[in-house]
Amino acid sequence: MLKLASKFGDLQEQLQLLNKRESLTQIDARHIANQVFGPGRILHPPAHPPQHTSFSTQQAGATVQLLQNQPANSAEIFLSSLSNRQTEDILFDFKSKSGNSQMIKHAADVFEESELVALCDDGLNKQLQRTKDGATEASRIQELAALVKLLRKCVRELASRASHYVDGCAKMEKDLVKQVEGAQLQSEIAVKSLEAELAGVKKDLAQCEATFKTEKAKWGADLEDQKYEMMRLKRELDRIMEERDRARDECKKAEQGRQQLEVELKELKKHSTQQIREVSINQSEAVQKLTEGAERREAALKEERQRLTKRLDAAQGCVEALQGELAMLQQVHEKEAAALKTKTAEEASKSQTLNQLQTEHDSVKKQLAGMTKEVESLSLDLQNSEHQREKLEGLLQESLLQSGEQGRNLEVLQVQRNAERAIWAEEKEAFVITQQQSNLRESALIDEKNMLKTAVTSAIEQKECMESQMAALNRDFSTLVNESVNLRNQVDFAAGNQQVAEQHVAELQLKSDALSSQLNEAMEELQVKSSRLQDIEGEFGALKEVLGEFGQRDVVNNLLQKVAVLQNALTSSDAIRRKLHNELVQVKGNIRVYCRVKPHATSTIRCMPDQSSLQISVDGKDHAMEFDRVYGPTSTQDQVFSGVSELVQSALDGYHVCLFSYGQTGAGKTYTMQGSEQPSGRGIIPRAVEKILETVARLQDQEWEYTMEASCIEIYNNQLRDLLGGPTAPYISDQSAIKHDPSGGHTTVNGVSRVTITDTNMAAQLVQRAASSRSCEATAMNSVSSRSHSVFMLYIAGSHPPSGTQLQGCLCLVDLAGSERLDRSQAEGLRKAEACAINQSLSCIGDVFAALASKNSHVPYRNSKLTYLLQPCLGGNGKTLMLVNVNPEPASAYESLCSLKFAAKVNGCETAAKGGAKRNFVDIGSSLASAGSSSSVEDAKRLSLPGFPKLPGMPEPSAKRMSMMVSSGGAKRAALPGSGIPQAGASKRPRPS
Ligand SMILES: Nc1ncnc2c1ncn2[C@@H]1O[C@H](COP(=O)(O)OP(=O)(O)OP(=O)(O)O)[C@@H](O)[C@H]1O
Repeated sequence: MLKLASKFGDLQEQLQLLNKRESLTQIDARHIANQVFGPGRILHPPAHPPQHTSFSTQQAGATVQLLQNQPANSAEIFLSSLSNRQTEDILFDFKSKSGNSQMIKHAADVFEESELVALCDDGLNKQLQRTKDGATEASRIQELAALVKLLRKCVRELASRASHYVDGCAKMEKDLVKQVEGAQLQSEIAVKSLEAELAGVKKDLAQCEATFKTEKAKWGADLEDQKYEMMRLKRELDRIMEERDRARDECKKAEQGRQQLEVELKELKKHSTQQIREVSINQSEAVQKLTEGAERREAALKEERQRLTKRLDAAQGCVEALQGELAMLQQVHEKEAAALKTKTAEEASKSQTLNQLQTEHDSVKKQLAGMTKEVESLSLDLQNSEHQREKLEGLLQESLLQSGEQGRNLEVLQVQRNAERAIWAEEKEAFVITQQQSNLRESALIDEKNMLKTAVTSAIEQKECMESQMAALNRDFSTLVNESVNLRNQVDFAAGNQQVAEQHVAELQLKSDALSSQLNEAMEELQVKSSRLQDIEGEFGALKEVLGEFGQRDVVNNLLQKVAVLQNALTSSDAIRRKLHNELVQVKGNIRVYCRVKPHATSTIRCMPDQSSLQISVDGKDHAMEFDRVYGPTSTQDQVFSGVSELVQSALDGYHVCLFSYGQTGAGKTYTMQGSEQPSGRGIIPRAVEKILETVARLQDQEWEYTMEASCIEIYNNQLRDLLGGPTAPYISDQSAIKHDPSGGHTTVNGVSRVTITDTNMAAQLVQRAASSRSCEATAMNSVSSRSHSVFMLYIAGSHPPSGTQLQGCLCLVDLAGSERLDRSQAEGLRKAEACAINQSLSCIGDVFAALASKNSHVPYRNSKLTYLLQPCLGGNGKTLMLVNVNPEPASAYESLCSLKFAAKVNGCETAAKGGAKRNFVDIGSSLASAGSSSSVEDAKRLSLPGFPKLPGMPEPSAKRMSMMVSSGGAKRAALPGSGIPQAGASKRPRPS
């Protein structure tokens, strides 16, 4: 470009030089003539001379002619005014000057001589003054005659020099022309190379743009997916965070509960320990007390016993002493009885005493028996002594009987004994009382002991109860501890999850950043290219200005036109592509069949790598099928749409385009047409509307104006309903509500609203609204089975004011309800009626295709509202694409085979018609036949439309080829009558010379 710029600089200089010379020639010639003969007396050149190079010659000639035609008096005045002037100074020899520039300079010197003019004026004024002063006519006439003579001489001289000058000018002009031609050639070469460069740059730019767009779309889709993924992860993260928070709250609560329980447990433990301690203290105290009391009592009892035993021993000792005494007394009594025997008389008196003693003895005996009885309770040992005592008593009685004296002693002894007995009795009574007391105390102690035992038992029971409570509390505590551990684990797990999610988010962020940076780089690259383009355009603008300054308007115009043409070529590449697609469609036929296989784990369908054939196995038998295109289970919504997008866009060229999805229920028709909410899952309808709006925006640059209106119609049980009319929209059963335009315009339905679409958001909302109003029910085959056909109609009206062209296209996107076998769908009641209506209307489509395939004169469009509504697309001049959806699951193999057979029949008919006179089995044969006449003219006209410009510089054969291709017939574009489409080659656009 720098080289080019320098070349243009040189060119500019050369042109400036040329221009200067030329303009000097023109200006000076005019100027001199004006100076000499006054303004307005010379012929002015036309404002825009058709041949600028001839101007100076003409002008010079005119000047000379004028000079020669001047009246004599003026010439003489002029000559007289030159009287003091060297004529030779004024007139000069052109030939003596070398080079054009010198010649021009001298010419300028001559013609710019102000003194000459001043002298002329002066001479004339003088003559005038002299006339006023009253000079005689004769002298004045003489002077004037001389003046005229001189002037004529001067004029002749001037004329001859002017002719020299003109010759010189002509020569110079020739040189100039040659130079200009050389410069033009150079400039043309330079411009051509510039053009080539520009074309290269623009091609690069277009490629870059295309790459950028696809990349952008891809990145956009990726970005959308990633955004969606990010959003999902964020939601997941939020959910996990919520769960974590909840878990934390629960953990906190549990922790609080645990702490509370711990506190309670501690208190309980403390309390119970205190109670146990108290109880055990009380118990031990009580036991100790009891033990002490018992011990004390035992000791007291022991003491008492010892004391009693001592007393008993003492009593026994006394009894023994008494027994010893008794024995001694018995011995004495024996001695005295022996003495008594001897003293028998004396003993009679004494026998009374003995009786008394005996009575006393009996009473003592009785006392003794009582005492013995009393002693018996104290000790068994006393029994022996009792026996001895009895013996002693027997002995005593004998001794009492034997000895009276001893009776007195006995009485004393008896008194002593009685006293002792009284003491004994007292002691016995005291003992009995003590024993009773001790018994009472013992029983009291036993009671107390029993009481204490009961208290201890209850304390033990209480202790056990507390221990069991404590064990339960311990169990609760360990459960809580386990729960808290679990919760902690959950929290740790959630934290781990959060970390993973955060890592994932960070990775996604990184990816998104990388994508953003790539996008930015691409944007920068685009900006660089754009600025480069702007620079080039600026250079062109500068060149245009420069060339405009130089008066090279033709060149500039030419260049501008070339630039405009290049721009048009750039912007119309899409149109050409579409046009080629149309031609391809025409070559292949106007009905295309694509097949899409739904993903399934076990598949009966095998898609071939050629992307146009498949094999389905039913009951162990393989069936091979072929279609225009086969989309396998892994195909994306984007791929499917890119396969149909060209067809969709041809609605903008004024075609009736119909795209319908056909297939068994649950095979993926709605998914293909409508899609899911995810950006990458959007189906054909939203993408088609978006694509059309994008293209319309681009075509605005080419001064195309489009308006778009949309209708959404549901066909339920062979009744029409406006899906945009809200839930209360009535069902239309009257078929005459459908109105076809006989001139090939839009088909309308009375009672169905048409909404103007201006942007993609609005279109998306509309599509969404229509989708949500559609009748869907769950069946055994599909949880969201469409129970009706839905037809999305986009009415497109385009106009191109510069050419006066008007177009009417229509895009029908049909999501058919699915065919279903009643035994499989298990439809009952209303569902059954719906299924019957669906199958009925589908069989009507089959009938229409069958009639079209066999070229019947009557095609039963009117048999169903669906076929009647789609009539312009199916059988007329429209383009139709049938997308057959199949479910590869083994259970649906038979239904899939039926769908595929039907589609293959349609496809087969179409293929059979290729390339021959029977090319299209659809009722466009007449239009095809007449394509050579009307259609070719019309299509040839399309070549002149801005969308399909005949490119300047385009070699003729290619233009011809385009013309031929278009005129080969096919679907007709609906151009309104009287639209004034210009004839080929008669475009209103300015054509380059
Ligand atoms: N290519 C596919 N990829 C992923 N899922 C799919 C595909 N095709 C269909 N599906 C899923 O299969 C289910 C049924 O699809 P869809 O509702 O589109 O079937 P249909 O042919 O319209 O059925 P009907 O005629 O009963 O309305 C849907 O959940 C859909 O998301």
